Amino acid sequence: MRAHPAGPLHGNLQQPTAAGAPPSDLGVLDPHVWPRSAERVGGELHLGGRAVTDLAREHGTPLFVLDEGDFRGRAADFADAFADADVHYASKAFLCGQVARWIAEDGLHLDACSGNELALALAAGFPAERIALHGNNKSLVELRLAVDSGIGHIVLDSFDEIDRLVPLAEARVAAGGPPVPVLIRATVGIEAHTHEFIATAHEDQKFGFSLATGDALTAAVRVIREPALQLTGLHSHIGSQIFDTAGFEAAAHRVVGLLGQVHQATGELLAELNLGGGFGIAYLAEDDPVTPADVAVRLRAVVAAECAALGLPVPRLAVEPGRAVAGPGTVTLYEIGTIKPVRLGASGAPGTPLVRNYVSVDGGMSDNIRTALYDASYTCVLANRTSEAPPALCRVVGKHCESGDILVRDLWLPSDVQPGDLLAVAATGAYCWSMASNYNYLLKPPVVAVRDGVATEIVRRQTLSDVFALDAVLADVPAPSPAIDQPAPEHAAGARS
Ligand SMILES: Cc1ncc(COP(=O)(O)O)c(C=O)c1O
Ligand SMILES: N[C@@H](CCCC[NH3+])C(=O)O
Repeated sequence: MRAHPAGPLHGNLQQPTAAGAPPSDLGVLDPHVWPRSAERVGGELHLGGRAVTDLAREHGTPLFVLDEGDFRGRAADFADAFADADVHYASKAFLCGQVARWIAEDGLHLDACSGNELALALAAGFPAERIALHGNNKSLVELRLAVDSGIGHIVLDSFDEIDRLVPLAEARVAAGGPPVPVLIRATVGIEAHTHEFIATAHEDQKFGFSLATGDALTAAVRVIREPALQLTGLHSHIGSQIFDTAGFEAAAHRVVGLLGQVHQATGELLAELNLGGGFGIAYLAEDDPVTPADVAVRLRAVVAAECAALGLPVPRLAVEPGRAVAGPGTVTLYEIGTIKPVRLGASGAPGTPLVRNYVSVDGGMSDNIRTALYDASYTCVLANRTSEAPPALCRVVGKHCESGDILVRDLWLPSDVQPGDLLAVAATGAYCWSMASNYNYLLKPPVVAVRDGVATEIVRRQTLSDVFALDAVLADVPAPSPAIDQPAPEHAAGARS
């Protein structure tokens, strides 16, 4: 292997650092964090029976590699744990035609939170009656698509939305159709232990009807009195990436209380209780998420106890996992382009390394905004080989024109990492591709599903021609260079010396 001009990266072993002590083996794949099929074969990372260098050579980098067995296995774990309930896959985490088909084949329901997610699922042949539509600002067009296609539920989020929906529902009923089934989303006033931007059940945010102010009850009573709407149940979602079950249990307690209030006010016994998603996953080895089986047991117990206390029949439960299905089974492969040891000096705050080794890869915040947006933590490994070189504390950054363009803030990599090496970032299946952008006109990476040694591109790489096609001036101008439009072979993995 050719030496890097900067020499082996600075080890930073002189000073304690934010990343703690380096692990004894930098190549190890913690099964907690990596996809179920991940293994090292001859030192190289294999996913779904495929070597990452082959995947990178065939599809380019950055590349999302989705372990189909992991994705579908986690969906099945929820379906088994909630066998007496409905499991809705929250498609905002990651949706494409193939995923919609897997979810349909595997018997789950699907949540859409925009008209376009709904349209995509319908276009992929997802059964309309198993789809629920969310959203705090559904337009008339989105509501019309939901009503006309006969989806399972619309989850009502505001009084304005009820006003918008009623005429559409009345038109359907007048034409001989059934009333439109709806749920009321209640804001239950729980402070979920997660990042502020992904907590959704405290009072001061935009989702749902407040339980505390009485709006949730008012909305329920109003909907029950609308003959063209059928209120089938209540909904609550407290946030995302939540590890302890206490928040879900508290939410269940409160929303069952609302079921009781609705019964008292109207005599109606609502049949469904959707407790939302938000189940956390392990991004790092020390993360300890709850299992679907655990959540199921606890939620069932709380709901049964609360219903018994209020003398209500136990409603049918539903949950909406997104991240916990899609997140852990996907990794992002990047190629290292430049490595820059930046001397910080010894005067920094405790925990600041003497040298920050910036390892730049060929993607960044356009394919994973989560570190910049939520200060999320990720881990990654040198994927094309293992190395016995001593550890160096590194910061893995993207290629965008932003100093906040960080993928992995602090982690140990072998000090002989080189331009041309592949890095694999774990647990990028949820809210990475789906939140991708074209910032700096970087192109959205492809998604390749791997299983039993077979790789299938389920979403192709966006091309510069795709982007030019949107531009009034450039629509008919050929993209200038195949080397930019498509990853050039000399940049593809495998061309390393
Ligand atoms: C209503 C609703 N359901 C389900 C989810 C899925 O959340 P997660 O991916 O954390 O399971 C979300 C996102 O937070 C949501 O807003
Ligand atoms: N986008 C968030 C989760 C939001 C879930 C939708 N309410 C994340 O990446 O963690």
